[in-house]
Amino acid sequence: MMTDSAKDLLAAAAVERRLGNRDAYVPYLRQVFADVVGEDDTVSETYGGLGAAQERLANIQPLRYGKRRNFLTGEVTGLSAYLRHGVISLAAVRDRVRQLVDDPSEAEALLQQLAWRDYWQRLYAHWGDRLWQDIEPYKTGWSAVDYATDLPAALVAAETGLACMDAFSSDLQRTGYLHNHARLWLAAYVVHWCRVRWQAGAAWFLQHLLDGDPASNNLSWQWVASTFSHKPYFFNRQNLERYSDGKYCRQCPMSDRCPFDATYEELAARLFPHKT
Ligand SMILES: Cc1cc2nc3c(=O)[nH]c(=O)nc-3n(C[C@H](O)[C@H](O)[C@H](O)COP(=O)(O)OP(=O)(O)OC[C@H]3O[C@@H](n4cnc5c(N)ncnc54)[C@H](O)[C@@H]3O)c2cc1C
Repeated sequence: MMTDSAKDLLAAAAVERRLGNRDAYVPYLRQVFADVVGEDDTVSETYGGLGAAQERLANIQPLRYGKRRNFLTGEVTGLSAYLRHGVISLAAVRDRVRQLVDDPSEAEALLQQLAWRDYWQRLYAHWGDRLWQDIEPYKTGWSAVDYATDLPAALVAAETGLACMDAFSSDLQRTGYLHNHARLWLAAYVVHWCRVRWQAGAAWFLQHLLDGDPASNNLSWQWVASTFSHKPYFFNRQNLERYSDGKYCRQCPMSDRCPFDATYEELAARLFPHKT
């Protein structure tokens, strides 16, 4: 049952909502969801609601997106949480993209990502909870039993000593958002370097991502792991350094012992020694 003080906080929050201010919600939510706050008291920097979604939609840049989407500083849309929670539809984003270009092929990169989201949703509707099982065996030379079931505590605490992975872990838990490339790097680190089952990482992401959704999330993890693709996704330092503009490597205490600092051939031999 709601306490009197929670009722007061809710009344204040309702007034603030009409004024378009979310700050009054914070004490209300802290009280009503006290158990959750005990585990995580972070207030996200991301604002919800149709107004925030429309503002982002108005600012999308399909041409720049095509050229720069893989850079952490690239012009991505930041629309995923609004799409995930039905604040805006994929069709509305597609229509806006089409308005901004003369020919749809100019916006191919962005339209393709929207299509991926749609495709994953359709698979989820078809497969349901099967998304939590390996769709296919790993193609890494390891079998599922060779992978640990729990995430390394140091990674969750953002204390691995690797500046990049610690930043991604902390950003995930603090902001509820990671750029797609950071998600790929972090997922590959979990599965291939830490040799942890993708399911542990997927559950961790879903716990924190504001756009967290089993379809896009689990199938992306399975794509990285190779249980839903023909080969594992992994990366090297050069790739991470390039698309992050070197910002992690410059300040990394493990720069001279970087586990990613090798060619793709060397890393494949190291990570997947039994792969034929
Ligand atoms: C390991 C991993 C986990 C992921 N988990 C989720 C998740 O839980 N929820 C989620 O919405 N996305 C997930 N993604 C996909 C993608 O990373 C995010 O959708 C994207 O980073 C969100 O940022 P944005 O809105 O700025 O995307 P943009 O790059 O601006 O893309 C526009 C929209 O297209 C869709 N989209 C973009 N990339 C993908 C993709 N690779 N797969 C499917 N849809 C895509 C999203 O709806 C996104 O909002 C995951 C990717 C990886 C590698």
